[in-house]
Formats: sequence, C-alpha cells, structure tokens
Amino acid sequence: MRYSTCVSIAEEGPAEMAKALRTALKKSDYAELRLDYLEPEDVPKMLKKAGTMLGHCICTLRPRIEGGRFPGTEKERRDILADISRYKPYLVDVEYDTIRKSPALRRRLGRKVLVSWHDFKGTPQTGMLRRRLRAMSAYSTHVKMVCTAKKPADSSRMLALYSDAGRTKLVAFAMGEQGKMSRLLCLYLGSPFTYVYVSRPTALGQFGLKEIGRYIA
Ligand SMILES: O=C1C[C@@](O)(C(=O)O)C[C@@H](O)[C@@H]1O
Repeated sequence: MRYSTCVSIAEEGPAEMAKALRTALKKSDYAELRLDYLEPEDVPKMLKKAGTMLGHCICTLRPRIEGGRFPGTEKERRDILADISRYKPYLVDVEYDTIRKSPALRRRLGRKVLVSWHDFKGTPQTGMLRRRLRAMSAYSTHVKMVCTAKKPADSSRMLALYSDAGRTKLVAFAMGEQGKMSRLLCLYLGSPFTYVYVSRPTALGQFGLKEIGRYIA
C-alpha cells in the first residue's frame, strides 16, 4: 500500500504559489491551495496558472471565522467558491456550516467537494463527533474533521471515527503537538491522504513532507 500526502501551500502571491505547487507535486500526490492567502482578485489568475495540475489540487478559501484569511464577505466567498469549482480541481474544500446553510451554493458546486469542519480549541466527545460525521456525510463522499488535541486520548477519539466512516472518504486527525501522531496513523486507518508542508506549516503539528517520509513504511 502506498500512502498519499497533500502539501498545504499558503503563499501570498500567485507566482509564488504556482512555483510551490510545481515543487510539491514532484513529490506528493496532492496539494492544497490555500487561496485565502491570496488577494481575492488573484484567485482566478492562480487557477489559470495551475492548469492541469488542478486535477491534483484541493482548493481552500477559508474565512477568518474558521481560522483562515479570506477578507471579504460571505457572499463574495461563496461566489468565488462556485467559480473555483468551474475550474474542476480534484476537490473544493467547503466548510460544513457554509454548505449546510447554503442550498444555492450546493447547487452551484460540483460533486467534488470536501466538506470540512475544524475545532481549534479542543476535541468534543465521541457521541458529538459521530453525529457530526453522519451529518457531514450527507453532503459529500469526502469529509474532513480536524480537532485540537490537548492530550493523547483526544487523538484516539478522532482516529476511532474511521470505524464509523462506512463509504465516506474520511480525513480525521488532531492538530497540535499532542495530535501529531494522528496525522500519521490516519493513513493506516483509511484516510486518503495526510496534510504536510514543504516551506512552512499551515497548522500546528503538521509534518514536513521529508519528515513524514521517514515514518511511512
Ligand atoms: O483542514 C486543513 C488541515 C490543516 O488544518 C492541518 O491541520 O493540517 C491544514 C489546513 O490548511 C487544511 O485546510
């Protein structure tokens, strides 16, 4: 079995992001473009630059309220998300709250959506996590749940979710130093990939691409 990585790229200009993307895809199956790090008007420029590489890209436009940098309004963000999906990337990352509240956006997005949810403060109890997984799976076959581990058992609760995933392609792990190993173990439990960085981490506890290579058997 080969395990896949997704290099998270958070550069602040389209030229830099495109360069980082070319480098990342030499060594990684997937890359995440953190398009919220760009000026909104540069997003289409970046998507054009990415060209056929987009088939390996997860496009993310995270709002500030969910830990991202997108500066505009929710309406502007939803319009850009719908535009991004027209370029047909591998997946468009859309937050659970966004997709749940916007049937209009659901109609405009293709089927290739990664429904995501983050908890930057902690890790809820198992019952809540399971209910959330079920609710998220109603919107896509690709679901991502990322919490913050304060102690090792928090990571274990995230990893236990794989036994409830069924046909859902689940990416679930915990951020933070206490969660670091869950980023590796999720691969062995069925996660389609794990997030890594090349130049600088986009989240706490992320492995570097080279570093994780030393752990993967
Ligand atoms: O959701 C995720 C996962 C992540 O937060 C991480 O912890 O590696 C990094 C983000 O860029 C990405 O959108």
